[in-house]
Amino acid sequence: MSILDLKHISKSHTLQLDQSDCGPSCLLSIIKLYKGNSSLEKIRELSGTTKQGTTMLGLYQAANQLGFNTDGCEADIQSLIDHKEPVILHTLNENKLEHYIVCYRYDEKEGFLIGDPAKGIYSLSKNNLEKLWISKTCLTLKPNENFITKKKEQNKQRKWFINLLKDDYKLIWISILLGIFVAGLGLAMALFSQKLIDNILPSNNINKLISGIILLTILLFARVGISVLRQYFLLRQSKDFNNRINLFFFSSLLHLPKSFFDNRKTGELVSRLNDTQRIQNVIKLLTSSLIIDVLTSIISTIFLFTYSWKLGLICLISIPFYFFLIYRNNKKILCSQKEIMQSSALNESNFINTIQGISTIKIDNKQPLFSKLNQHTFANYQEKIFNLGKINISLSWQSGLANVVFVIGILIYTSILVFEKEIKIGELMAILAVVGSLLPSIANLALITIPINEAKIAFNRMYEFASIEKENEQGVEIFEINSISIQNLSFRFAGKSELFHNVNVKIKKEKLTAIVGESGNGKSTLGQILQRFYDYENGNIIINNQYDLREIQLESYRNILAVIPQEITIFNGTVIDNILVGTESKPEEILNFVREYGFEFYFNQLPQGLTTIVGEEGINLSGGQKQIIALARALYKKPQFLILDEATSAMDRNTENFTIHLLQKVKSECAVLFISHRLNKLKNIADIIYILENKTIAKSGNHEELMLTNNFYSNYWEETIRGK
Ligand SMILES: Nc1ncnc2c1ncn2[C@@H]1O[C@H](COP(=O)(O)OP(=O)(O)OP(=O)(O)O)[C@@H](O)[C@H]1O
Repeated sequence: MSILDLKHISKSHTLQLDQSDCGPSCLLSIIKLYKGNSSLEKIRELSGTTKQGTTMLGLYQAANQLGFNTDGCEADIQSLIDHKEPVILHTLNENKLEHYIVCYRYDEKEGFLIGDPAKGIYSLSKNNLEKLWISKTCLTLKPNENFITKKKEQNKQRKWFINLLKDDYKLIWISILLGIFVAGLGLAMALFSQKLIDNILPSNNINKLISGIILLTILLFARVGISVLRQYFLLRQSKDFNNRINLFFFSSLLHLPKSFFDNRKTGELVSRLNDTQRIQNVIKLLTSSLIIDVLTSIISTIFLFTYSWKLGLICLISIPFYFFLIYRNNKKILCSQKEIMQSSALNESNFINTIQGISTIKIDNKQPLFSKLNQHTFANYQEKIFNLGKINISLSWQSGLANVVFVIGILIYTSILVFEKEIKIGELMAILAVVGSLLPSIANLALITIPINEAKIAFNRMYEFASIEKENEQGVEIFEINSISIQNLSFRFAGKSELFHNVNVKIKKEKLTAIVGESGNGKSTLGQILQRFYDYENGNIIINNQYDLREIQLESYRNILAVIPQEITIFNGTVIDNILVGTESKPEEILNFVREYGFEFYFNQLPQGLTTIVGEEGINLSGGQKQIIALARALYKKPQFLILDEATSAMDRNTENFTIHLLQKVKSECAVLFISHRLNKLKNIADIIYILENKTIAKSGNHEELMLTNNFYSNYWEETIRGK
C-alpha cells in the first residue's frame, strides 16, 4: 500500500487537541504517515510551541531532530502540484488566524488532498487553496536515515525491557514452576469429592476413606506450602526489580540535559516515579495469578473433556466470548487510563506549584482562587477515575451475567447426563467444582488486559526517559582552565528567535570578567551555555586555546567549574552538608576553610553555627545567607572557573564588600565570570566588562575605557553621579 493511499492518510492524520497544536499535529501526521512514532507532547517541546502556537522555524527544528531532511521555503501552487510528497503549509483560516495544514497530494479531478488538524481530511480546489495559503510558505519533509519507524522503536523498547528483567529470570521461572504445582493441586479437591461420592462412600470401606483423607490432607498442605514459597519468591523479585528500576529511573533522569527539565512540570516528573510501581504490579500479576489462571483453564478444560467432549467444547467456546467482551472495551479502557495518568500529573503539579507560591498567594489574598483551581483539577482527576470505574462496572456485569448463564447451562446439561446415567452424581459435583474455578480464571485472563494496558502506558512513559539522548559526557579530560574564548557565538531556544548572535568574549585566569546588560537579554543563558546546559547553534567556545567546549569530558569540566546561580538550592542537612554536597572531607579541613576565607563571622550567626540544620527540614535562611552558603560551596571546590550570576543581589553592603574582597583574593587561582546588575561594584573589581546589548556584545573594556564613550555602563555612572 502506498503511503499516499487515502486509507493510510486518514489513519495517520492527527487532530489537534488545542488551538496552538496545529503545527505539531501536522508534523505528527506526517511522522505517522511514514510509519514513525512520536507524540504531540514531544513535538511541542522540540518546536518550542507556546500558547500562541508554533513558529515555522520551530517546526523546522523539530522535524530535523525527528529524522527529516527539512526545507522551509516559499512556493506557488504549481510547485506544490509538482512536489510529489506531503508538505506542511502555513495558511490563514476563515477567522484570519494563522493555521498549519498538510497538503498530501494533488489530483486533477479532486484537487489538493488536505489534512487539516482542526477538521480532518478534505479536498480543496486550486482557487480555494490559493485563498487560504496567502503566505505561500511551506515546509517540505523527507525522512532520512535518522528517522525511526514505529517497528524499530518497538524492537528497541522490547530489548530495553528484556534487559531490565534479565536479572529476574531465575526467580520468575521458579515462580512459574511452583505455579504449575499449585494449579495442578487445585484439582485435587474436585477429584477427591468425586471419588468420595461415587466410590468410597457407597463401598463403606473405612480404610479407603482414611487413606483418601490422608492423601488429600498431604496434597492440600503441599499446596499451601508451595503457595507460600511462591509468594516469597515473587516478593523478592518485586523488591529487586523495584530497586533496580528505581535506580535506573533516577540515574537516567540525572543525566538528562537541562533543557528536558525546563519544559516539564515537577508534578509530572514526580508522577513518573509511580510508573515503576505500575510496571512492577503487572509483572507480579503476570508471574503470579496469570500463570495460575492459564494453567487452571488448561487443566480444567482437559478435565472436562475427559468427562464429556461436549462439555469441553462448551468451555472452549466460552473463552473467546469473554475475550471479545473485554476487547470491545479495550480502546476505551486505554484512553481512560491515559487520561487518569495525565490528570494525576496535572493535579500533583498544581499542588506543588501552589505550595511553592504560598507567599504570593497569601499576600494577594488569592486563596479562594487557588482552592478553586485545586478543586477543579482534583475533580477532573476524580472524574477520570470515575469514568474508568464505570467501564469496569459495565464489564463486570456483562461477565457476571455470562457466568450465570454458563453455569446454569452446564448444570442443566450435566443433570440430564445424570438422569440418563451417563455420569454419576460424584462426577456432576466434580464438574461443577471445576467449572466454578474455571470461570473466574477465564474472566481474570480476559481482564488482564486492563493492568497490562496500564503498564504499557507507564512503560512507554518510562521508555521516553530512557530514549531521550543523555548529555554527551565523553571527551578530553581537563584539569586546568587558563582561558575561555567565546567566538562568534549564536544561540536560540527551540522555536524562538535568536537570543544573541556573534558574541565574542574572552575570559582569562587571574582576571575577573563581567557581563552586564538589560534584563532578559541572555546573560544568564550565556552563563548556562558555559556550564554546558545548552548547546549552541553557531560559533565556538575554545578552552585553553586548544579544545572546543563540546570536546571536553563533561565530568572533568564540571569538576573544575563552580557556579553561584541566581536561584540557590539549599539541600536538607547542615550548613556543612550544604557546603560539601557529598564531597568527603575531614572536619578540620572544612573548619580551616571557613576560617581562612572569613566565613566564620556569617556561620557563627546561625543558631548552631556550621551544624545548623537548613533546607526544608531546618531553619529558614535569608536570601543573603543562602548566597553566602552558595559562595562557600563554590569556593570549597577550589574551581578553575567560577561563574557568579547575580550572586550578591540579596546581600547587604558589608556582605557584598566581603564577597568582592574574597573574589579579588581567589581570582589569582581561577578565571571569574561575574554577571551582574550591580554596576557600581564593577569599577574596582572587573578587569574587563562586556556589555550585552541588542543581541550581541555592544562594547567592552575596563571601567575607564567604557567611561570614554556613551554606552549602557557609562550611562549608569552618569545617572548615578548626577543623582548624587
Ligand atoms: N529554558 C528556556 N526556554 C525558553 N526561553 C528561555 C529559557 N530560559 C530563558 N529563556 C528566555 O531567554 C531570555 C533571556 O533570559 P536570561 O535569563 O538569560 O536573561 P538575563 O539577561 O540573564 O536576565 P536577568 O538579568 O533578568 O537575569 C528571556 O527572554 C527568557 O524568557
